[in-house]
Amino acid sequence: MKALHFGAGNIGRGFIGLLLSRSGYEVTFSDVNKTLVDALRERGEYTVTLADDEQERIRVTGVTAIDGTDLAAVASAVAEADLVTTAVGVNILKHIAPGIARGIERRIAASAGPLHLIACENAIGGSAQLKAHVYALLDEETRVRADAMCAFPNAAVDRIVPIQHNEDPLAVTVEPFYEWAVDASAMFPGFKRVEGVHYVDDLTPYIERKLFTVNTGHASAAYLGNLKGYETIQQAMEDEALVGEVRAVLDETGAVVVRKHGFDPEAHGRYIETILGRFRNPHLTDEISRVGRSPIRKLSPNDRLVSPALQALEQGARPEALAKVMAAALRFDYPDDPESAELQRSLKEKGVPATLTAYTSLQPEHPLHRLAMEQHEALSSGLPG
Ligand SMILES: NC(=O)c1ccc[n+]([C@@H]2O[C@H](COP(=O)([O-])OP(=O)(O)OC[C@H]3O[C@@H](n4cnc5c(N)ncnc54)[C@H](O)[C@@H]3O)[C@@H](O)[C@H]2O)c1
Ligand SMILES: O=P(O)(O)OC[C@@H](O)[C@@H](O)[C@H](O)[C@H](O)CO
Repeated sequence: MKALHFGAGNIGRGFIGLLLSRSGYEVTFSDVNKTLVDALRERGEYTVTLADDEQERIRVTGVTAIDGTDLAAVASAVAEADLVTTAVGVNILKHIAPGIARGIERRIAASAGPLHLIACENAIGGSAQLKAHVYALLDEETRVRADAMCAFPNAAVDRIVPIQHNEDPLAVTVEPFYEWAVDASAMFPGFKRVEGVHYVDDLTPYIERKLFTVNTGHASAAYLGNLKGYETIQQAMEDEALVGEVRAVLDETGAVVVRKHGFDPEAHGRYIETILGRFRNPHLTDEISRVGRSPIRKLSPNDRLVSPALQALEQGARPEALAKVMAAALRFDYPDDPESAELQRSLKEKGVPATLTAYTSLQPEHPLHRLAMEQHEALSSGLPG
């Protein structure tokens, strides 16, 4: 069985590639980073190290790579694959769509077998977004035929993999914890299971619990930690006052997911504590610049801050802790991060209220816009939020 995985980066090598290879797939990575592609082709293997006391090293073998800028090579890999996965970043999905579309056309011409395409990105409906980008490049007849051959099940992936600073460009250190949930209701019958994947009939509770706990908590530690001048999540998590603020955020999102999806409140409380423990992992150094990256994406209406805050408001709560993190996100000033640079430019040119509206889609009279503005003013005046 052949798997084509887009993105030989941290989560691609440290999680998805590892699990696919362990399940017996021959894994081909597609990436635009020449160093990674050349090293994977040359060596055909790499090492994953687990970040705990034992530091177990796992060899991932039987892998190769193709140049993601070579459209013909990508199309031909898609045409031959049994499974396609991605971990490129949700905003990059549109850039990999042309190769996938050409590959699907070739599969249709060759009457190939069924294909699952699973986007492993931090987003609600990541695979559905990939499908929309791909289908926009197909004609109507091909779309109808693709419906019978291609499925795009949504997924939730969880494993913390920081930016790597190893001499070996392929070596990757990951936390031991992992969770990969896939929407089985969108898959063709008789699909080959990937060992370690949790197949579920309704993905929404899983993706919302993950995104609104792990990623909301992570973003909170990053944006609040950035305000206090910390450089890593581990440093921020040593600050008990800051941890208290992160907990307050997770109490707000916890109330939303417990009420909406019926999770047991005590079990959810334990889930939160496990996650805070994962953020503290002393065997990892996870930079705030990575965890806070792409603040415009993180402030967008369907992402980890605004979506749970809107749902909290609908449930009658006042999500002040989330609003403070939204305000703190506006202070994430990392010129090397294109979204941070754009956000800072907008703040200078349009001011805070209009910038908040532009990136959150919240009108100034919206209660969440008001809450975030109150928190922003409190931050600016140095008062506690
Ligand atoms: N790192 C984590 O802890 C983690 C955990 C869960 C989910 N995720 C999600 O996984 C995705 C990837 O994150 P990451 O941390 O591995 O990032 P990363 O930057 O380490 O990896 C992304 C890879 O995609 C490659 N890429 C960019 N454009 C491409 C293209 N057109 N074709 C093929 N490859 C391309 C990049 O060169 C890079 O190697 C993101 O959506 C992220 O939210 C990350
Ligand atoms: O990848 P992002 O930018 O959506 O979010 C940054 C981190 O919160 C994220 O990568 C986590 O480490 C990961 O989602 C853990 O499963």
